[in-house]
Amino acid sequence: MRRTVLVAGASGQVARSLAALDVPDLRFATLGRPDLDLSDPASIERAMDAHEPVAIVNAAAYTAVDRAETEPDAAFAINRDGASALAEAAARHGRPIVHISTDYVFDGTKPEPYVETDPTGPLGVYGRSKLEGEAAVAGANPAHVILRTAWVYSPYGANFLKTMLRLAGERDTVRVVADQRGTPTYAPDIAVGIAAVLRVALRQPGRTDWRGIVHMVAGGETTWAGFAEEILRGSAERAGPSARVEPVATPDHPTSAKRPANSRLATARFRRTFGHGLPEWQEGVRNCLDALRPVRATTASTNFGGAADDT
Ligand SMILES: NC(=O)C1=CN([C@@H]2O[C@H](COP(=O)(O)OP(=O)(O)OC[C@H]3O[C@@H](n4cnc5c(N)ncnc54)[C@H](O)[C@@H]3O)[C@@H](O)[C@H]2O)C=CC1
Repeated sequence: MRRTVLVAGASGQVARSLAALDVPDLRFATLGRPDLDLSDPASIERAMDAHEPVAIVNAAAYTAVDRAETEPDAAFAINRDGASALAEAAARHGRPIVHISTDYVFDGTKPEPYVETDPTGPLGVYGRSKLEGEAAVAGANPAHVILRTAWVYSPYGANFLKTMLRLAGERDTVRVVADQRGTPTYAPDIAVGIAAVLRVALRQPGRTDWRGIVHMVAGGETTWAGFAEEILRGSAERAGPSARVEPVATPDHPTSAKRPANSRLATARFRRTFGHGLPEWQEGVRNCLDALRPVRATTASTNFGGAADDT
């Protein structure tokens, strides 16, 4: 029998990937606002009672990194206080919570990939709100896993991969930052990783070695420009739009929020604890492009937009 896992953030990239995950042992009930609103504790309680989940996943968040600089209250309300409310509800019901966090808790000055015990130092409001959310979740529910991931993309919603495809349809050259390093991580691969975490947490509730902060990203590393090149090469191979990538330095691409120059996360703890590793990042790009590819064989269209809901 499949056991129900309640997921907050129904329309997000990770939540939709969990909803699409077809596994024999777990069923992901993804709920969005108003049915499950992190800023409405009564809605959390109603969702817990209605679904009686064996575990909770918090895939809901305020993720507008630049906008957060001018909307700190909204970012903290969801990423800290909302996460805390969900973790408290899970604890009251004696259920573990898997909470998703980010590489942006770091300042990016470390020359090597970050391990879980490295000192944090977020550069902006979003990173600070996520970091305080981590502490709030850990304080509210001892049965927690805080999964830090990075550079998330998928066929769903708006993300860097879909932006590159759109820009390639509009222009010959795209200027992309080439001095920030990290690992693009495909949301459906994150969903598989979350299922691996849940299996360990549910099978060994009495053990505690799975608890705490865990870094979970795809294999390998690149820059945003390298990511763009891989996307556009793959798009061209699939007869989709393509463009030349012009690498630029961060100061040539000013944004409201500063980003870490090094976003690389070491995943040894994840692989050791949960017996699973995410595929190389390029494999995710290929899978995402294939998922977005319209039914070219029948329509002879070369436009990737058909399956996308980016606005
Ligand atoms: N997108 C990225 O590049 C990265 C994301 N993350 C983290 O991964 C997690 C999932 O990210 P994505 O799926 O990309 O996010 P997303 O932006 O696609 O989805 C977030 C969802 O949360 C929902 N939400 C916002 N406020 C809510 C509230 N009060 N109650 C209920 N739902 C609410 C939104 O409606 C949206 O559906 C988040 O915790 C995010 O911080 C970590 C690293 C990178």
